[in-house]
Amino acid sequence: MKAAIIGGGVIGGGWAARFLLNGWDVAVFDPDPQAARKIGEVLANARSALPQLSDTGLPPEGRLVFAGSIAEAVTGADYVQESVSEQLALKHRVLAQVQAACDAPIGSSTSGFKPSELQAGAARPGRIFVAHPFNPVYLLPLVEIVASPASTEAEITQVQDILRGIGMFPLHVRKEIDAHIGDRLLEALWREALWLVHDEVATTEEIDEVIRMGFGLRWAQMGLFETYRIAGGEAGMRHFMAQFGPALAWPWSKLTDTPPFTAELVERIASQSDAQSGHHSIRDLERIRDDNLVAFLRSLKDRDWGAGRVLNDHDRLLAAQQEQLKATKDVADDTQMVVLPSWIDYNGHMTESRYLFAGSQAVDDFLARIGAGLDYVKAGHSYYTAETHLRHLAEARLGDRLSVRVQILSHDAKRLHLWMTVARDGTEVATLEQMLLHVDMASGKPCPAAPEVLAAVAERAARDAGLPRPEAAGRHVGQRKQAAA
Ligand SMILES: NC(=O)C1=CN([C@@H]2O[C@H](COP(=O)(O)OP(=O)(O)OC[C@H]3O[C@@H](n4cnc5c(N)ncnc54)[C@H](O)[C@@H]3O)[C@@H](O)[C@H]2O)C=CC1
Ligand SMILES: C[N+](C)(C)CC(=O)CC(=O)[O-]
Repeated sequence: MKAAIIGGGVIGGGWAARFLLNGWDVAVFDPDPQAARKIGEVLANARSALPQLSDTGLPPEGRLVFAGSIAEAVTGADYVQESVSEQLALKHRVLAQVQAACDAPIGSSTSGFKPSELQAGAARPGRIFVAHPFNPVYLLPLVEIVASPASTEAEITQVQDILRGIGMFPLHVRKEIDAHIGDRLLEALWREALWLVHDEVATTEEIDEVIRMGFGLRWAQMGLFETYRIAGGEAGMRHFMAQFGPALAWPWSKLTDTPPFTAELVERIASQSDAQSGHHSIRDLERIRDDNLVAFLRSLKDRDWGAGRVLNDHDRLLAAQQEQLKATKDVADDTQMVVLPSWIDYNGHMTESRYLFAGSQAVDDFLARIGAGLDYVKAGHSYYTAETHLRHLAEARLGDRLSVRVQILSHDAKRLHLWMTVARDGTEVATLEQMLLHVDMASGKPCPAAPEVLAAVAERAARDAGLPRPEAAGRHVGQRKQAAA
């Protein structure tokens, strides 16, 4: 699948990373000569954060290309995401160029414009939607989908399915409205915060402490209304409304006015923000933000709640796709796996038992292919592991894609002597040498394998006979390397 990203700034970069890490090929068009560098930095952040949320492993990363024109970027695209600067005339020009070159659905990241405003003068208005994400796009699941009456239900569903497929939560905003839902709420809060600084009630830091030490923590897991339902005590929302509703008429807030945006107010806010956070670079702040978000999201995932449930649903989708892919594999294919978050130890790399696990997964695949899989075991016979020698040659890290190749070193009716190579991008990470015994499970004693299994082993061994014998086969722990002759 191919996504075209038009506009590769803060938001376009986040979209590119989300699509790429979910296995889509991505073409970006942005005339900014710095676009490739900026996207590279967003992608580096995403590569270290997003894999920490998946317990099935993300698909292999897609291919990123930078196109020389909008037409080149969108040709052959299954989905287009427009993320150019927030100017309506610019968005119209860009959307017209996109529709001149392709018929794919187009999501616009616009924070404020309504879909019917974006569609004015368009060749196929119904193919243009608002798909408004939240920063960082590669971690936050919400995307607000706003359509005009020009779009059909089927077209809206198509866009939702595409975005759900890359792990997002596509909320259909049923009525067109300036700034959709999220930005209306955020802007109300922001406006009030500007007043508090303007009136010298609080600094930027004090306002942020109020949010992050208090209600911000509640919002991430229950939102506004569910939280207030609890605040109404046993009588719930009705009591809460009766008690606090009248306060809305008191002059608590100034939500509809904006403080005069004078140079003095801008300077006050900017210098308070420098004092609060200027000792961190923007990239450092991004990494701190991402690490915190990953930790929140992981605990919500363990509780299968809110955004955590979206992550679990995405895992289930990926697992089903992996099963489908497995069914199409050839018997001789290597076993593939991704290093998952729970495999990482306190040293920051794959824990030692997982190297054995990688080998055992590959042996299970191998046994299934020679006719000694689970049905064979159910019928009373199996291969038991008698001995393993595991060598650690390099460190595997979170998100690494490992492939494990099995080679038969020798065999007879009761024994299989195997060699396994665990590799990442062609580099050996570990090897395992293993002796397996064929066992009658009722008696627990070794016995010859079934003739059809032995025939499959012989066939596979004949093919492996063409491979060089691994130089380290037969080594034991602590053995010195042979001096070169
Ligand atoms: N920054 C934010 O927090 C969020 C922004 N948005 C929306 O996303 C859109 C983009 O915003 P940002 O990424 O923040 O802005 P940005 O300024 O970081 O990026 C805009 C990019 O558009 C590029 N551009 C300008 N003209 C272009 C053209 N003709 N073709 C292709 N690219 C072009 C610019 O070179 C720039 O790289 C806006 O509509 C904004 O409202 C949505 C959610 C959050
Ligand atoms: C400031 N903003 C209006 C561009 C913010 C958004 O649109 C959403 C977000 O990520 O906060």
